[in-house]
Amino acid sequence: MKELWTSMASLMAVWAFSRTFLTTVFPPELLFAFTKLFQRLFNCFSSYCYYDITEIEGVNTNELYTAVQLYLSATAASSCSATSSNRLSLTRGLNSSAITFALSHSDRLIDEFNGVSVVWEHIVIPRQSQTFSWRPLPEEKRGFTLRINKRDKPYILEPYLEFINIKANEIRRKNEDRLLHTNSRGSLDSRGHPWESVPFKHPSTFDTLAMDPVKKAEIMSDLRDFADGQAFYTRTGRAWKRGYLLYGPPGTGKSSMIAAMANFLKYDIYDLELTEVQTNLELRKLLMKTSSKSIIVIEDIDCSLNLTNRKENAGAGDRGSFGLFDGAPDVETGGNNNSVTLSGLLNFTDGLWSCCGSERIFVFTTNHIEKLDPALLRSGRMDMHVFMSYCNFPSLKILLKNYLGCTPEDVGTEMLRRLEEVTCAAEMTPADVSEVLIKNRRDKDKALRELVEVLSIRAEKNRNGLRRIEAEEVAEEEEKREVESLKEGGAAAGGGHLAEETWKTTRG
Ligand SMILES: Nc1ncnc2c1ncn2[C@@H]1O[C@H](COP(=O)(O)OP(=O)(O)OP(=O)(O)O)[C@@H](O)[C@H]1O
Ligand SMILES: [Mg+2]
Repeated sequence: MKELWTSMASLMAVWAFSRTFLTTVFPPELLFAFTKLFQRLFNCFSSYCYYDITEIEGVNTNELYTAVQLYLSATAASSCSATSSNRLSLTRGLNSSAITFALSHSDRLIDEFNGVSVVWEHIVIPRQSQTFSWRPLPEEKRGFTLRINKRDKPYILEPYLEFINIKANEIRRKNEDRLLHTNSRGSLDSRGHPWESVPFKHPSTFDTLAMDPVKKAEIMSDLRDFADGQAFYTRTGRAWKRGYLLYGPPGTGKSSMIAAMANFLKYDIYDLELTEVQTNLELRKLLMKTSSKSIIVIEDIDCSLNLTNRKENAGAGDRGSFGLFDGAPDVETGGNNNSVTLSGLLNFTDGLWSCCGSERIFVFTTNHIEKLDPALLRSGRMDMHVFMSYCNFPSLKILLKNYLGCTPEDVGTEMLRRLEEVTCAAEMTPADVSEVLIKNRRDKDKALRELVEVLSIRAEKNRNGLRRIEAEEVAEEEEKREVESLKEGGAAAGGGHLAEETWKTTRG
């Protein structure tokens, strides 16, 4: 034993000496070239292929890396013995409800696919300090290396990666961990991502959403078609994205509808705060960092964007028409780049950049559709315009069911008739109706009585308001008529005077 240790020590000493000798005698470039050559020689004789999957690819997060991470996490969890060490790191991310098993640095995992063994290795290396970078990058470079036997590669690589993607999507859906991302000015997280994320756990669903059932079914079927439409979008040469414009008075459920959409499709939400974005270029970077299967939301678009920018920036020619050259003056030609313009935004929703990423839904909301630039409303720009209206009778029945657990039978025919009479005329938002119901939810009868009362008062007020407006209009009309007739009388008198004058002149 003692001899063994002595020879080990001698070997280490020789190794240390040779290293020092080599680094002193040969310049580092030569050593690097030598190492590369050695690697190539090794690769020629090796019977394996190696594939690197890095976390960040160019400017984008590599979605394959995330997929592999999820897949290996599940594999590592199910068979700890497949890993090179008995130690796995367990994490539960801030935004996740699931425990993740992760390989630590240089850990290996043996996986099997279609009877073929492959080896995964997780590589983490410190990033060299950069002199300049247009965006801060994580301090460490992370990546997976996949080792496959050369003879297995032709028939295993593609199906294996496809299988990993499918599995990762399944795991994602199972965890149902969806995120709500938001941006704030100039803030980047430790990994250089411009979005801050929190778990998205909004309880709104299409079941709880009070709106016309026919319209609701139409929207749900549209969303379903979109999510299942990959083949359709590819076949028709369209970018796989869809735009919805939700408009209506405050409290009619626009934000609730967005949450319901996300819960229905199990998509993440990117809540884009446009007022925090300073330039079109920044906007482009933010949108490039959104993942697929997500809803990109811009609330109150009329307040977020200076819509006059477009007209000011449009300049000559057809730039204002948002064709192929949308946004071109802002970035490509180095034109006005100091603000976010509608043109810059639309370039992502339906311009050239719309194909960047896939399976994305854009939702814009506004309380004042009349304030929006007609270019935004033009057909084909936003695929669906959804008017979120005041509470009508079908919506009211949904709210009664949600808040009081009452079916129409429970409410009774007489009460239903009274509610139906006043609901539309009251022009109350679902938010206002909900307030009355929440307050009295413990006493259904009281809730219904108060609801009828409130609705009736509002309906009466509206009718009075309407009567007053009508009366004002009638008075205005009468006043106009009087002025007209006075003018006519004056003109007739003036005309007579003129005729008299003319006659006098002629005679004179
Ligand atoms: N159609 C609806 N169905 C169910 N609940 C609704 C509906 N509309 C409003 N509510 C209730 O009212 C509250 C406010 O609704 P929400 O924030 O979705 O309105 P909004 O249209 O987005 O308003 P704003 O224009 O002010 O943003 C929600 O918490 C929700 O409970
Ligand atoms: Mg809202």
